[in-house]
Amino acid sequence: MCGIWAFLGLNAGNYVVKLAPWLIHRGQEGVSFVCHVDGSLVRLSDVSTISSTLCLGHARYSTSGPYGVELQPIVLGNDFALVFNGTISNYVELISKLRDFGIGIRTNYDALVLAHYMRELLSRRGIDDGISELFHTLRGGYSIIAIWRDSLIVIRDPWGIRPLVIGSDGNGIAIASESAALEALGMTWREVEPGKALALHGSGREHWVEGPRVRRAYCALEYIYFLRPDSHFNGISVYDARRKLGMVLAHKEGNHDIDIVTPVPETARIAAEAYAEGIGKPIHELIIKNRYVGRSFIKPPRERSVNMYNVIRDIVKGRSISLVDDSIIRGDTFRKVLPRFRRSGTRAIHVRVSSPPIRYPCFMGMDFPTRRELVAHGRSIDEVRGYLGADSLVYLTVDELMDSIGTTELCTACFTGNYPFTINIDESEKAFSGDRVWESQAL
Ligand SMILES: O=P(O)(O)OC[C@H]1O[C@H](OP(=O)(O)OP(=O)(O)O)[C@H](O)[C@@H]1O
Ligand SMILES: NC(=O)CC[C@H](N)C(=O)O
Ligand code: SF4
Ligand SMILES: [Mg+2]
Repeated sequence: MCGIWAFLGLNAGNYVVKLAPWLIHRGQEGVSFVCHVDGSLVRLSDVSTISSTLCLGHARYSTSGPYGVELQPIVLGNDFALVFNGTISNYVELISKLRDFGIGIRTNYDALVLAHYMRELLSRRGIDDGISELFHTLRGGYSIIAIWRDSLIVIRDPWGIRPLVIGSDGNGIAIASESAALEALGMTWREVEPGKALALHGSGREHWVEGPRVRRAYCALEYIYFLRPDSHFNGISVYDARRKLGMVLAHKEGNHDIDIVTPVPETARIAAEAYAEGIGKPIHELIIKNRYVGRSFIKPPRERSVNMYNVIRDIVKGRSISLVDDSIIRGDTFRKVLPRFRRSGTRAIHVRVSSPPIRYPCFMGMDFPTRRELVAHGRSIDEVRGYLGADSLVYLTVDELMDSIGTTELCTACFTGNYPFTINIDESEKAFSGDRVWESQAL
């Protein structure tokens, strides 16, 4: 999941630099910017002192194409730049559409295909019809901020899979993936509605374009893990949602032999606190995560194996501990954490998860595009417990997830295999799990 943001107004470079730290939890591969300067688009890693009234920022967590920061923002010629959060599930189909437009492109990078496709539609059909066609032909989770000639275009997918907010501090207009970023800079904000696109023109005129009306499918994993807890998504506080997830976990607790609850840092803390309150047990930080290494799940594969956890051995020894995490995806975290508890002489290890088992891949903005990498795929809950080496394991159900978040308008595809739109899992696995270092090459 990437972080995207933009500022339209005086000192735009300074604004986008200030917004960056509030969005880098969404992408750790690096941050990059593009600014409109004297009629040209300039791509830079530091724009704080640049004189510009329109800049875009991007923090990348790649789901497609080569890993690394240098691949967004995408700039095409002097008239088009794009930052994008999500995954274009049908990018292979768009490559054929581009071929019909006379553009040959050979890549496995969805954002590059999207950029060429969007620019082509805008230049051939104009802004309104171009965006409308984009809405009708893209499948996936996507929030997009693009510069097209002297206009800024902001788009949120019709399912509402990915978040996007727009706001202001009176000096200009800011757009960002998350509300917390705009609040941090003292701005007021509102969400861009799903299936809506805003075009802000150089003349100061603005207008909206509407996409198709489809069933809303807000990404459940955004609430569970991805968003900052001080953000709101579709009118729901992420903090509240995580507390409720923890409370429901507490209601399900049937084990009375628990001495201490400990969160698996960082994201699980809020759910773990609510769970500990609910079962009336003390909560202690017994897993110490190296705070300088960032999030582990979103790291590129070669960086994932590094251990970043230690435990407070003297306290866990001889005790029965309930470890609360927000999710188990590839199982990397528990594979690192659990043996440390065992070696320290923990009497019993109970794993509690504030979400359901993740059994299906995501092709809409998270980087787990294959069934084989998911620890719960093809395994019962008891088999996952045995595989991880826990004494007990409790997850939430999908109904409990929806009750806790307070809406049924969720994408739950990674739990259920029911995607918001028709998707061929075998084909999609091939499209997204190919060689991720294949060089992009526009012909
Ligand atoms: O089963 P896994 O494949 O390990 O994935 C799930 C884990 O990854 C995430 O933590 P992460 O370290 O990315 O971020 P956090 O510090 O915000 O919890 C998530 O919060 C789980 O702890
Ligand atoms: N996580 C994301 O939003 C990724 C955006 C885009 N698919 C990329 O790989 O750069
Ligand atoms: S499949 Fe899972 S991670 Fe992907 S969009 Fe749906 S809920 Fe989010
Ligand atoms: Mg975590």
